[in-house]
Amino acid sequence: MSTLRIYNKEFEPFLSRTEIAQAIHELASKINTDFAGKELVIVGVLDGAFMFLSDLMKELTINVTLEMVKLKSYEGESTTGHVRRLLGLSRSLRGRHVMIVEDIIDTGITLGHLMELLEAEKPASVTVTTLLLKEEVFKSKYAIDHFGFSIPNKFVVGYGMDYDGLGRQYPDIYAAIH
Ligand SMILES: O=P(O)(O)OC[C@H]1O[C@H](OP(=O)(O)OP(=O)(O)O)[C@H](O)[C@@H]1O
Ligand SMILES: Nc1nc2[nH]cnc2c(=O)[nH]1
Repeated sequence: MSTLRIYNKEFEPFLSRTEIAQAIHELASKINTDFAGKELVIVGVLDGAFMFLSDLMKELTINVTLEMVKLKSYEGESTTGHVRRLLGLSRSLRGRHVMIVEDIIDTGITLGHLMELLEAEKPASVTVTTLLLKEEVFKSKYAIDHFGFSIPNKFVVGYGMDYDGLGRQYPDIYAAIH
């Protein structure tokens, strides 16, 4: 892995595809055990989660259905503090076991918005799985059930995550050099 330039910003290698695959394998094993004998509705959060969601789902052996929502709150490297819902739920989640799947949880603003949306549906349970968690800055009344990596407060791209729309396609994750 070498450094990456997007617009005028430099990014350095941060997590390799091998490390990511290993973390996903461990997350999937845990989910397969925790939800054995149950049916799970995964709520994937577009756009950023598409790659993680795809790799995670390939390792799930439990019965699982998929629902996608599209939420957006970032411009450049910062949150606007306002979550725009560009695509919402398409069916009822009443009485279902639901798992939110996120690529990254940072301030927790997006999670708070989504949790309120899901709780109104009266599901049987809601759990949260994210590949990356910025524990230093995360502030929320909601708990994260599973995360792949706890990372410092650095802006990251790759593996589904973008910098102003670019960089999502890389199989590894890079961190901004400030
Ligand atoms: O915890 P927070 O500070 O709310 O940040 C987390 C959110 O930021 C990213 O979405 P973004 O708004 O960048 O949209 P995208 O997924 O389409 O890139 C990411 O996919 C999360 O949904
Ligand atoms: N691409 C990207 N999106 C984010 N959303 C919240 N934090 C981040 C981050 O570090 N990188």
